[in-house]
Amino acid sequence: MEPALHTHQLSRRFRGGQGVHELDLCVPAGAIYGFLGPNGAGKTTTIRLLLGLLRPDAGEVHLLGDRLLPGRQSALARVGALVEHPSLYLHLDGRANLEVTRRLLGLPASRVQEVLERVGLAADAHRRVREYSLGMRQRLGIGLALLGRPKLLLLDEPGNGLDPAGTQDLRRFLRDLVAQEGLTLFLSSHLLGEIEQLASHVGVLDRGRLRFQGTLAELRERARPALVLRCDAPAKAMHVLVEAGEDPALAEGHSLRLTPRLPAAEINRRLVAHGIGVRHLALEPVTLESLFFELTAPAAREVAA
Ligand SMILES: Nc1ncnc2c1ncn2[C@@H]1O[C@H](COP(=O)(O)OP(=O)(O)OP(=O)(O)O)[C@@H](O)[C@H]1O
Repeated sequence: MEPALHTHQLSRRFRGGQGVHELDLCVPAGAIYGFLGPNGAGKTTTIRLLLGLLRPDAGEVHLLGDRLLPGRQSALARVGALVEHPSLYLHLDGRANLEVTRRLLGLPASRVQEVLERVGLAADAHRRVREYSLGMRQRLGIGLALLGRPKLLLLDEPGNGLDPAGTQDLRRFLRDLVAQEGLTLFLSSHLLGEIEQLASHVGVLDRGRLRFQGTLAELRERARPALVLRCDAPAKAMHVLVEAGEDPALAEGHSLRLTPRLPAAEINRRLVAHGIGVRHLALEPVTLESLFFELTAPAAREVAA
């Protein structure tokens, strides 16, 4: 099946070298794609490129099977988006905010009530947006993006500024939205925790480059536990482990660290068979959080090393 969104070698460079470089994004239809990266990685820049709000220096964007070209809006017809904060009229009520955009888009009057119900704001529709919580404002912003019945929804850091309860509500709301409307959701975040419980697919961006793209299960697979062992002959143990097809590294206090291919018991047996006394052997789980850190902070680690 054609992906809902894909880019080919998409690049935009700013003065000073920042920007995004040669992005090959692929968002399968029906996916919840978490676009992760630390602050300044280039997430907003990418989303602006995807929406034609910024011109690429090179590369292509395809949305729902249509190539995005300058001056041609057709590719964006079934795309809804919320980039940064929603632009809302604070002095108007929720319903009036939706009504303004509904008229601009020439949609039937009944669509406002449908969207209010969809985003859970029907009971607060008569209240001024000034009185809305941040979470309610986000939902109203998403409601604006939903008016035109998009098949692809792009949200830039929708969880920004929400407290843990607000984040949980938003997550539940987005999950229901995708299930009930049958759309594809692409959302950015700098917090893995926000994405981890929601996304089916993940792209990890760091300094403008895509460091990982795949399913969440594939990312988890990368986070296989590490084996840490201490023994009385680390150099000899290194040799034995390399011979066994492992890739050990010397870590703190003469311990060895590896992501094992063989079962831990087999590693132990081989070391002992070579006359090496094993004092400590333990599997250390690698959290997704630390993997994310590793994918996005290689420069920091190089400096620290
Ligand atoms: N118009 C511009 N001119 C020059 N540099 C820019 C421009 N827009 C963005 N940048 C730079 O490009 C880099 C990526 O910015 P971007 O806003 O896309 O990152 P981000 O991942 O969305 O970050 P955040 O999570 O902080 O919003 C930053 O270093 C930013 O300063």
